[in-house]
Amino acid sequence: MAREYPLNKIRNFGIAAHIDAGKTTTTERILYYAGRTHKIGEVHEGAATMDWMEQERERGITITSAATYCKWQDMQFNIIDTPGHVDFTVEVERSLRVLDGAVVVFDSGNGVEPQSETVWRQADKYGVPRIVFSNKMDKIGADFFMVVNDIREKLGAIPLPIQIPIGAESNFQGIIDLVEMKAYIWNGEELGASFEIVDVPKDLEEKAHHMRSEMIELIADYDDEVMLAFMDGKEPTITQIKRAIRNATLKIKLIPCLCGTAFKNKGVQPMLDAVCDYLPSPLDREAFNGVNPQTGEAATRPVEDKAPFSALAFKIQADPFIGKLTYFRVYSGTLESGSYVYNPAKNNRERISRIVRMHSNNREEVKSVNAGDIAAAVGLKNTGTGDTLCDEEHPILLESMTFPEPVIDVAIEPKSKADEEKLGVALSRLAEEDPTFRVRTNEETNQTIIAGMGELHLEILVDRMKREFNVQANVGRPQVAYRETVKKSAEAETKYIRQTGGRGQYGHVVLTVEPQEPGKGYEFVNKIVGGVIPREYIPAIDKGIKEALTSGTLAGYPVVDVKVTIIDGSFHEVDSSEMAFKIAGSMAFKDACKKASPVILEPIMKTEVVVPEEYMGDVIGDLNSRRGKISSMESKNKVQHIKANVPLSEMFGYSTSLRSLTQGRGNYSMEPSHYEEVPKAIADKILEKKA
Ligand SMILES: Nc1nc2c(ncn2[C@@H]2O[C@H](COP(=O)(O)OP(=O)(O)OP(=O)(O)O)[C@@H](O)[C@H]2O)c(=O)[nH]1
Repeated sequence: MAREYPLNKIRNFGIAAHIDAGKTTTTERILYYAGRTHKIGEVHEGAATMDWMEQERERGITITSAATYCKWQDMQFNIIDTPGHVDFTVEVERSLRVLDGAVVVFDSGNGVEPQSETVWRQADKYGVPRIVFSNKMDKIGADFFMVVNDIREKLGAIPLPIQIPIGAESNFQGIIDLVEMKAYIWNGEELGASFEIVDVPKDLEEKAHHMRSEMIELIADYDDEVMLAFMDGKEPTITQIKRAIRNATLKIKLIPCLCGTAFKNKGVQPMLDAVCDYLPSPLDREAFNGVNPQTGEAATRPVEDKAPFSALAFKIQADPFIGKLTYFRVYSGTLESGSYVYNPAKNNRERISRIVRMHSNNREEVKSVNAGDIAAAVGLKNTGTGDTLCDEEHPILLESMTFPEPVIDVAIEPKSKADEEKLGVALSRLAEEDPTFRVRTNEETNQTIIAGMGELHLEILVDRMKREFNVQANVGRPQVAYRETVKKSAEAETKYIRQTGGRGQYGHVVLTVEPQEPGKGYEFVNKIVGGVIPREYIPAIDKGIKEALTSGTLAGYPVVDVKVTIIDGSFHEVDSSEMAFKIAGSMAFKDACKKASPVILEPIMKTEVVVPEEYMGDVIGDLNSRRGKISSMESKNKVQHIKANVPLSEMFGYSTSLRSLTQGRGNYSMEPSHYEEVPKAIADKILEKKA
């Protein structure tokens, strides 16, 4: 099907930021101004279009990222509104992987907050160009230039203010566009849909000219004509200025900064114009790299409809009406409903029965999608988050995405026999949707353990289990999700032989286990030569090891960051089977782990505590007693910002102690940072408890 918009008229972008900065409110305005909705749904009234889950509406927060699309000027926008709460970071990660650009929203009263830093680093990781919208200019204490400063100091990026505010707090009236040197004034009413464009107010002329010169100086490096004009002391044209800003933004050298208040309906339309002018179209992103799954050689695809089809599945969502929805981003080629796609990671083909475009949780069926589009497919059974979908004749494996390890465990127990069956279904569906939600069985206690990114994350999942799957279950207390790994290399050999009359069992595996860099996960290497174990048994060994990984040899916690190499073994013509090799693989792995200095790892939380100065000493003393390592301290307006890395196990109940230490005047936030080896004395205690 012919495409409705040429590729250079498409903008795939996300709206991301710290919790409560106003992402959802901003998205609601976008949809209203773009004529997509006829009524603004307010977050605090539980009516936001994009926050469609019941739990989102009740709590006024975004939990799942919602996709939508709309038209602005002559362009098509595909927008993803992402959650701000750290527990749902997976949604931000997968969205940034497939989006071309991002609007990062800050709270003008709070500046760059810890979670905004995290989002910023995620966008850096995937090379996503971005612009900043400094929201809540109507709030007491709102200061656009503080946000600009924070971007430079806390994020180490170079901010490029392309607007300045007219007034602030309750007197915020609009903005001056430094590119065109015009003032945009909103006079209230009509939900901000209309505004006046007038000359720059006299009292702000000098400031605007000064800021504009600074802007031109910064962007001159990114366009020859602007540079020439700048050197000759002449005015570059508006087209030249816009081109220079665009070049610098696409290279992520400068960050255009804009401001407004979504809630009071000011500043959103110019921000959308900036999305058109400065954020990338699918054509502007680097060629989408991957590898040829057959040869392992590097492969790329041009962003063209005529090229072979390639897409990345980035989100799975169980839909009560039409079954499983698989969201995907098309990088090259076209896809028609009813056709087949190839999944190289799983080596299978699947039929796309229908293709839909999503507007929040509503669907619009389409016959086909083209390069650059974001849509969802119905009918895929075996495709998981991060899998590539492509043309079988021209296979490619696109770069996937990485997800953090969950940090909190909770035991869950069905209330009745009927609940037990439903629980199994619910858990596997939810785990399929969310790669940071894991389920395992503790081998010793036979308990089902669910693991997630935080207490809120697990609370929402348990709530969904009750509402969507009708499962009644008892939920235990949250516990730290420890992990196990090994510190040195070791070898082990297992011969699994059973003779039970008739056909026996024979599997013989020799393998080594060695530590991997933190975060690298599990790697399986087959170094067997000369067919001592036939090829068809190798996947069974891998499977056996993967099962063994779920329960470590020290204390039964999942094993991470190990590389396993199969180096030798043997088989029996009659008695060998996949089952025998699976068991042998699992046993050899466990044996090798025991010899390879296994250790327990614990999650470390990046913590920021904000307290009035007089409580600083007590708060630091307390953090030290919790094994915290202070990484920085900064004083702002008599308020101390203390950053520290603290083990999660020491942070349970922290809000209560902070409250009593500071008479309720302290605040803190924390998010998972990394895993570290548990000190010996603590490891002994954990083992003692397990024994
Ligand atoms: N004063 C003021 N309040 C705002 C503005 N924009 C949003 N808010 C309010 O701030 C709160 C949070 O807004 P949301 O849009 O839900 O923020 P969010 O970033 O989507 O939040 P999460 O998705 O939960 O991370 C709501 O109560 C909004 O009404 C603004 O421009 N000014």
